[in-house]
Amino acid sequence: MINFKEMGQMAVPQSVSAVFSAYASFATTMMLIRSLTNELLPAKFISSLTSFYVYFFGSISSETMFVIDESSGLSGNEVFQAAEIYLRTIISPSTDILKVNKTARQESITLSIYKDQEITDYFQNIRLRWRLVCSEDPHDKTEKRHFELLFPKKFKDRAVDSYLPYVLKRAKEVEEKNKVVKIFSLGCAYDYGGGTWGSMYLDHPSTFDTLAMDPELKQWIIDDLDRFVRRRDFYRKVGKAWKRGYLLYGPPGTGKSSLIAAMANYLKFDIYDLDLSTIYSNGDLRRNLLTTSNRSIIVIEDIDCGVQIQNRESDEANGGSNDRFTLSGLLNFIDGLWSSCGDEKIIIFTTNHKEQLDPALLRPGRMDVHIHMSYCSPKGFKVLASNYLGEEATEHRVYREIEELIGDMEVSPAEIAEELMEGEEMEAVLGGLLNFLKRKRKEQMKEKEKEKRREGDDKIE
Ligand SMILES: Nc1ncnc2c1ncn2[C@@H]1O[C@H](COP(=O)(O)OP(=O)(O)OP(=O)(O)O)[C@@H](O)[C@H]1O
Ligand SMILES: [Mg+2]
Repeated sequence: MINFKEMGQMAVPQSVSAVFSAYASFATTMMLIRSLTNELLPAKFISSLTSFYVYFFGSISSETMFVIDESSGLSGNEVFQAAEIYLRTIISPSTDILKVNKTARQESITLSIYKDQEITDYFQNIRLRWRLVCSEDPHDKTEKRHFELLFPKKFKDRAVDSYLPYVLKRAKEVEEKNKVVKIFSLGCAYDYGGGTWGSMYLDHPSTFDTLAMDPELKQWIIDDLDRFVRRRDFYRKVGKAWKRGYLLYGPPGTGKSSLIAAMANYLKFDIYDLDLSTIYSNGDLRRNLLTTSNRSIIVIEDIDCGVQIQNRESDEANGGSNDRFTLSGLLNFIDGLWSSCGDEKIIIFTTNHKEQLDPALLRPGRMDVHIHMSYCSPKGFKVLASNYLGEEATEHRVYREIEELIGDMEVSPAEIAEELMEGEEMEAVLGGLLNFLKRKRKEQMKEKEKEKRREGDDKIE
């Protein structure tokens, strides 16, 4: 007699173990094939094989696999970049091989996933496995990398709708925290065609705390930057490109470049320092601007004298036949189509001579904010004195006298900063600054007298 119960008990485990062992040996074979093919076959073939594997094996397994390539078309794949950062935060002691890294600017060592290693993550009780897979492109011999993310099939929607957005968000937070701001400039000036951006770390210590400027204006700028960063949806809603333009103007040494560095350090945005004298054509300008990354500050210093920009009229008279770099090319970028090819961009122009700028640049709406960086004020001096000499400098007996002189003359923060660097003894440094200011004021008074006399002479004539 057949014992159905017994047969059932026997049959089920047998068939499960049979399927499981077939599954396991299939998986092992596929792993073996994959490592062999990585060595022997072209990358394209490997990728078709992977697709076949995913299609065939995925359909019989209870797991879904996401393949996340490092690059997608010309640009990088943000999911890959985010995964790389995120996985560093969940590395477990059970991982066998890890990559260890530390650059001069990093405070601590970072551990990251190594090729073919697996990291397990848990999210809302779902177990997810990440694996980094590397292969060499046989054509250009570059390394191609992708992540494989495996998880139970039934959680596919949750992986897309909740888990991956969570990974992106966490990576962004980590990146913000650890980001070291970089400054990019264009390659060699003789590199016809614009060259490419080369970068180095922006090692500028300027922050809003160290900037000597009118405290209300300073706070206004900070609030303006905060508002700009917050308003992504607003810019989308009103159909405007998410960018903001600042024109910083004022005499030399009043802190225009320092303010740019303070803004970059505050927002943790990279700086693209665009030297107009290295730009030969509008096409050149477009190409270079298009390759700047999001969340960055594009800086054009000394816009008045960097290059002889033709004005719009003569450009148009030219019929635009040659593609020389023109003011209209630049303006086109600022408020035209190109500006919408990127998000969260700040554009800053600086000049010592606002009055010499082409009126097209000053027209309302072109640069959103005009900021006047002026000579040092008594309030500005307080920031400088505390920074360079410490709070107690403001209690010093000559402090008041210096403050009064500064309020009554034209002296740049750079000149004062230079005097404050002169020594370590507060007494001597403040004494030296006082003498310097007295001398300078005398010269300025003399100059004013001369000017008055000249004006008087002109009238008599
Ligand atoms: N407002 C300021 N607050 C603090 N330090 C300042 C300020 N302005 C100038 N300095 C000091 O002077 C140096 C030169 O200033 P900065 O390069 O920012 O001036 P600038 O306005 O960009 O001048 P230029 O018009 O010549 O480019 C800075 O490195 C800093 O040490
Ligand atoms: Mg400057």
